Amino acid sequence: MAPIVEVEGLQKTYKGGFEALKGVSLSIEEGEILALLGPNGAGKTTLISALCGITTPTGGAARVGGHDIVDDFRAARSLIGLVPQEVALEPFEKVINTVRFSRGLFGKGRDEALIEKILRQLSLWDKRNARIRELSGGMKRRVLIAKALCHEPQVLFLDEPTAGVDVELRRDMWQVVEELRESGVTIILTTHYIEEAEAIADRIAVINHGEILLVEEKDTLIRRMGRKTLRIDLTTPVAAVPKGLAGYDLELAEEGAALLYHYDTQGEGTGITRLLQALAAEGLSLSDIHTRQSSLEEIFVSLVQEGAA
Ligand SMILES: Nc1ncnc2c1ncn2[C@@H]1O[C@H](COP(=O)(O)OP(=O)(O)OP(=O)(O)O)[C@@H](O)[C@H]1O
Repeated sequence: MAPIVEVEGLQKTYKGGFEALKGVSLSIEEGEILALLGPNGAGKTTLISALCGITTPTGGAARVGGHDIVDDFRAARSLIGLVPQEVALEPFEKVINTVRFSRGLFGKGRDEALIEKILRQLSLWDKRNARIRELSGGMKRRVLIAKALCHEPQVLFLDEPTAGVDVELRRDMWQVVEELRESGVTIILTTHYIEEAEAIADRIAVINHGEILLVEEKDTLIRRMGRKTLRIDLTTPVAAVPKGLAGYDLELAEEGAALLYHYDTQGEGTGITRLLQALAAEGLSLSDIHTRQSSLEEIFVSLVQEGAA
């Protein structure tokens, strides 16, 4: 099956010469949730804006549902829902009218049953007659999602959906995103919260300085990073890793006062019990042990730093 979003060598050079996208290529499969991670200024919003026709790319091409985003803009755009980063809603308008109006903007006829379904899905039905200004920040974000969904898009872009919202609401939003995916919508979200990507994405793309550094299945990435380090503090420092421990992936640290043991959390058994027995057999005594997990956050930071080097 062809990907629903295909991006090939997409470039955006702003007036003044700044290259915000330097040939981005990416394929997004129907029904997946892709998280686009990147530091401030990486090009996330520019990429989304180009795909949604808000900004015109200066090179490369992209298609949504097979429609070119420039030559066949209307057809491509009709398949897309966009939830922008900033809440821009008419404060005195009623929730339901705001959503109806958005549908009208896409030239779609009235469909009250659909609007009711969307408002119910987003737990906004009870608030349908409330004015926007009476809503909490989290509800306003839900209204933005309702607006983005009301013309029945197949692809939904969420630009920082949970920026500045509290933990509880963030979890609610994740639930909403999962439900949308279950209803068949493909979702691309940008986020600064690595745990958000960890919680809901199927695949993770990392972008920095206008270039995609990595696109990988989340589970593979986490497995790849699922390494832990056990630090063993020795009572008496050693000059080298004792020969009897050569079979273990050990590293000398703290000038011989500690040993670092790297192991895979996803593997069968960690080997720690055997290692501790081997240490005792070598006559080494321990003053302390600690473990440290490498996280998605660390991989992300190191990728971004490598890119900057
Ligand atoms: N209209 C513009 N004219 C010139 N430069 C721009 C314009 N819009 C964005 N840029 C620059 O392009 C780069 C990418 O910006 P973009 O908004 O895509 O980043 P982002 O990854 O979404 O960042 P953030 O996480 O801060 O939202 C930034 O350096 C930004 O200053």
